[in-house]
Amino acid sequence: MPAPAPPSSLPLSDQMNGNGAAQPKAGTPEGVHATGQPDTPIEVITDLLQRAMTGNSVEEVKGAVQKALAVAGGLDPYLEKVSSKPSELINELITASMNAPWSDFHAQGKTIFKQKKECCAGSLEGQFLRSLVQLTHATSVLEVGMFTGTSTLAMAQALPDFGKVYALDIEPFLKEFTAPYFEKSGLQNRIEVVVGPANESIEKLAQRGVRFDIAFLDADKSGYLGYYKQLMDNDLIVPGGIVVVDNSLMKGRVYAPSEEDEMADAIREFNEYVSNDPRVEVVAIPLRDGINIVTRRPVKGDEIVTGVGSSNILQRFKLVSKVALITGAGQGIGRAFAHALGEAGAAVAVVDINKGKAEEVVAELRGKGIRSIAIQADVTQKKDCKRMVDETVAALGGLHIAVNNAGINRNASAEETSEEDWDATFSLNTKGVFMSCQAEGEVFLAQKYGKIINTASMATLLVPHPQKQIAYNSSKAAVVKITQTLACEWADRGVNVNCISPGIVETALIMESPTLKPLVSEWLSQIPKGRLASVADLQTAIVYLASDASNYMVGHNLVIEGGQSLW
Ligand SMILES: C[S@@+](CC[C@H](N)C(=O)[O-])C[C@H]1O[C@@H](n2cnc3c(N)ncnc32)[C@H](O)[C@@H]1O
Repeated sequence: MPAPAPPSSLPLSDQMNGNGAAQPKAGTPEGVHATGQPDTPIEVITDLLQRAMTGNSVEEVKGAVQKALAVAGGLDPYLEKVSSKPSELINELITASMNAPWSDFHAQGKTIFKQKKECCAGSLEGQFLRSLVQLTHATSVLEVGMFTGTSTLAMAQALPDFGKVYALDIEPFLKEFTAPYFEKSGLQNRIEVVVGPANESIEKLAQRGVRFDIAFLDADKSGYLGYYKQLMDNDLIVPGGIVVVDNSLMKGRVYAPSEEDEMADAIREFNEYVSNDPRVEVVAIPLRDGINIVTRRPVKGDEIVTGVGSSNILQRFKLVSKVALITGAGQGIGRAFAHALGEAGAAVAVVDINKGKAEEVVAELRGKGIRSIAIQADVTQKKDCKRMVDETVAALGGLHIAVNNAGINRNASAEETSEEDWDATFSLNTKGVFMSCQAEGEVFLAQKYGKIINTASMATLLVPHPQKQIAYNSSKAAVVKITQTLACEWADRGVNVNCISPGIVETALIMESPTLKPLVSEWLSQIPKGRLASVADLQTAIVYLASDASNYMVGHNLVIEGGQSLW
């Protein structure tokens, strides 16, 4: 790859105008904004240095250089100051990396190469990588070149529990060095250190079927192109995944070479290759020693190729700018639904007969940045059903999703079920659901858009036993018929009505009940999955039913019961 043209051989002062001021576009030296006004710290430094070169007195030159020094020298400390700080453990690891006797380690044969403390990316870059993991919702990260693992830890912190950073390094000693820190972090299950030449380690991981949301290239610079091709040509980066390239500026030597420089040549060749790779888009960011972010270019084709409306499959589940209302959301399943819909982007009205409980859930949601309000409502009362809808629309600006989840279960055998139990159960589980649907339907039909999800039960498919609950079973069976009937009446008017039927959910109601808790072992023997449902098991289903991903689903009873209804 040819090196860029060397800087002009004219004396610097001859390349500028007489008074040293930045010139308009045609004569603007590189680094000065087209308006002629320096616009970024680097442009300001360039401008000041140009002034210094043409200064008429020592004071003038010194003054310009001092200002340039202040802008240049203050940049990284300021970026660190206003960025989030690393954890104490990462700080400890950075200090250990800085103070370790790397030359001695090499002399003692502990390391293959003479490692340098400067290899450690540091806290700002660690925070950048951590933010990338968060932004991309990555679950699988490749780090090519781990060194002392500060970036490894920063990225692991942002992963979910089942996520993994595969940290590659050629030095077996570095695995030993990092081990106590990874252990102390409690995140060792999210980190797999693979020792060996990176190309071989990538191959081994690929053979195991491992793929990456993020690949961070930070090992030998001459190897970058090989690693990049290995990852891209073998589809080891998942759709929507990114390649992050460290040291893409190589201390400025990629564009301002001064001498023979293999590393800068390698990075320059790499940057050229990637910026001309038709498969990808790349942005070069002058953070620290330069970080490039490489993403795949969108493809052309029909909606199956491009994704419906150019959205990827996961974007189709997003609920951003939607408003959801959930009844019985003060605890248990309803609370889990509120979090699920909020995390998917919806604003949430938490409706419960108990205002205090609704407010507690709202506090949790707001802690996560989810716009939400608490509404007290008794959905056995028609006026409350109307009011909860009106209050939601007034406070949150609309209504698009309604989950009618409030319900009760009074266990009693058929012969012992009182009229009062029967009426109370039907009043809430059946009439309450219907009246809620009616109130919500008024808004939905008018705007020709809405998603209603009613909570039914596995009891609509079988008679749960040994517990006796005739009123509950019957009331929930009616919920399915209400759902199917409304679904058919409203399907061609933009409103989808479906229901969800959980199996036996492990809630405090069961686990703290002296009559129900003893039944758990018998229930477990009836469930192919071998465990009760958790409220979290239901969360993804509610997002599917609430989103446009389920637009063609009409009057469906989505059963989530670990297989219990099949046995
Ligand atoms: C710049 S340091 C990595 C810094 C680290 N990513 C961080 O954020 O602190 C480069 C590391 O790459 C490792 N390395 C160099 N050549 C390698 C190769 N061929 N395969 C695997 N690792 C290599 C070195 O041992 C060194 O630890």
